Amino acid sequence: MSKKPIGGLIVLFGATGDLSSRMLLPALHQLYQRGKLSENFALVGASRKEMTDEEFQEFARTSVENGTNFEKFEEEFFNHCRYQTTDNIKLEDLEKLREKMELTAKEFETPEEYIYYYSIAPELYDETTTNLQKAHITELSGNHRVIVEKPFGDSLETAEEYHKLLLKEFDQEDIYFMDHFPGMDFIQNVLASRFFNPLIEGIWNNQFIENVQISLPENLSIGTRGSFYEENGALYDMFQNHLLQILSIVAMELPSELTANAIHEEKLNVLKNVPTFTKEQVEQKVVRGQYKADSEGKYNSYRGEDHVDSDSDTDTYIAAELTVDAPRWQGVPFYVRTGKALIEDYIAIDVMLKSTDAVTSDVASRMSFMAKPAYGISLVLNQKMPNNAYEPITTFIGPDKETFGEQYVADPYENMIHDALAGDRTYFTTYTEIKEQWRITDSIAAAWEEMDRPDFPNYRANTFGPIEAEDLLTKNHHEWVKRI
Ligand SMILES: NC(=O)C1=CN([C@@H]2O[C@H](COP(=O)(O)OP(=O)(O)OC[C@H]3O[C@@H](n4cnc5c(N)ncnc54)[C@H](OP(=O)(O)O)[C@@H]3O)[C@@H](O)[C@H]2O)C=CC1
Ligand SMILES: O=C1O[C@H](COP(=O)(O)O)[C@@H](O)[C@H](O)[C@H]1O
Repeated sequence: MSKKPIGGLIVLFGATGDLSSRMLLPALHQLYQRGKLSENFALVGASRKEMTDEEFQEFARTSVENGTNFEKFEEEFFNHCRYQTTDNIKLEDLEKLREKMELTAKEFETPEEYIYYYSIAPELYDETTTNLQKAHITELSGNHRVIVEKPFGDSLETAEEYHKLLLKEFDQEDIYFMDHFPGMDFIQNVLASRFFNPLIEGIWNNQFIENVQISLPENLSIGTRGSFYEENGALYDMFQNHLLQILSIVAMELPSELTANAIHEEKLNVLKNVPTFTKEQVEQKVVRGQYKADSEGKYNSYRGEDHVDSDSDTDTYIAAELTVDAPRWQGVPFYVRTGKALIEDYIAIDVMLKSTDAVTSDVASRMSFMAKPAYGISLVLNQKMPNNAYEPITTFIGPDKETFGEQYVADPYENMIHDALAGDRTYFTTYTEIKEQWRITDSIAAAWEEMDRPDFPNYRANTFGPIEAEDLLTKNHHEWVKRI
């Protein structure tokens, strides 16, 4: 979808926080620099920290410089940034915020499109929303949309509570549930490639596919996010949202048209067809892990990180085998995995193709969709070794550097923020999807509650993760793709 220059006023709650500084401000700067935000765009940052507009602009400059895709500053962007010191629980602060918004909107002649980006802890949603209403901010003439981050709640029950709170002030269609992974081009490429190539759509089923692997291994450790991570672990931070969203896109039936409603409907069908786990299934099909220090002194142990309990049971790794109860996927396991402080660092969907008895190659054919380290599709195919009998030689094709080498691949937050301003919900998660994601996730969490205390830490940092994650596949005669 081409992204036209667009205007509007974004109020960034939590402007001084980690997400804002690492992701959101750099993404907004890139959008402006690439001409995707018009001169009628403005940003008002809001947090408790005392700052002037100029100090916030300096903060934004540092964030942009350290962010993804940075090459050079677009100074004009910073002129469109304003700041209002705001404690969201104080009504008088929100009243001052309203004045700032009105002044800013007037100065930049922004269209009547307001986005409230809640880059704040969910515990603040209630008072923030109530005070937006009490300060008459949401009464300003125009469209008012709110973006909320993942994980939305920490169970189906809390998600329902937060959802009800938001619905007091925002219409359902004005609540944008952010999960930045569907905003990544490589995932949208799965859908597009099936549409563009009957060959790919032709093999997208259990007749040709042996298993699917969705892998998001990360080198990064927990760093400064100890307190957030202690509450969430890999299950809530990555599985509940990113991994299940990717699964829903990979496994969906191809909709008749690529519209938001049609895509959402098919994604929801997939999630509904992922069974709730029983405790026995969790024992057999879900592996959790926590890292310990590596031998080179590059990584601390998780339990030794700041704001982490020295006896913590929090999972920093999860791998699971899921199934999708649909005729297309009968007998096809979907393996998902993610973890911190691992030796690998990439984002990939590996579609492992079936082999025939005649094939003697040890390497299975596969089609991979990647975002990191390179963008594009790659193929592993077995060909005939020249001058030889029918002996296979394994060849690796792609990703296509000629096509994509110079291509700018936007950060997903760029795509998603632009879409929200444009009122395009296609790649945002719907609340019905979130509910299914919690149903699946809650069943794992409930089983973990009942199971014996995990034997943590159970993997060394800078390795592939817990050995049990290997066993998860070998019992089915499969193995994880390894890229190093
Ligand atoms: N960080 C990340 O990579 C990701 C984060 N998220 C989600 O994004 C949200 C924000 O996360 P993150 O940026 O990491 O959190 P941080 O703790 O880094 O930032 C929280 C922000 O909220 C502000 N804040 C706290 N209390 C108040 C208050 N009473 N009134 C107004 N502002 C307040 C803080 O600023 P101040 O102290 O100045 O008020 C700060 O700007 C969370 O929901 C998280 O789950 C989702 C995906 C990734
Ligand atoms: O939402 C999150 O995602 C990041 C991984 O996303 P990426 O775009 O940086 O690859 C993860 O590191 C973080 O823990 C999680 O909160």
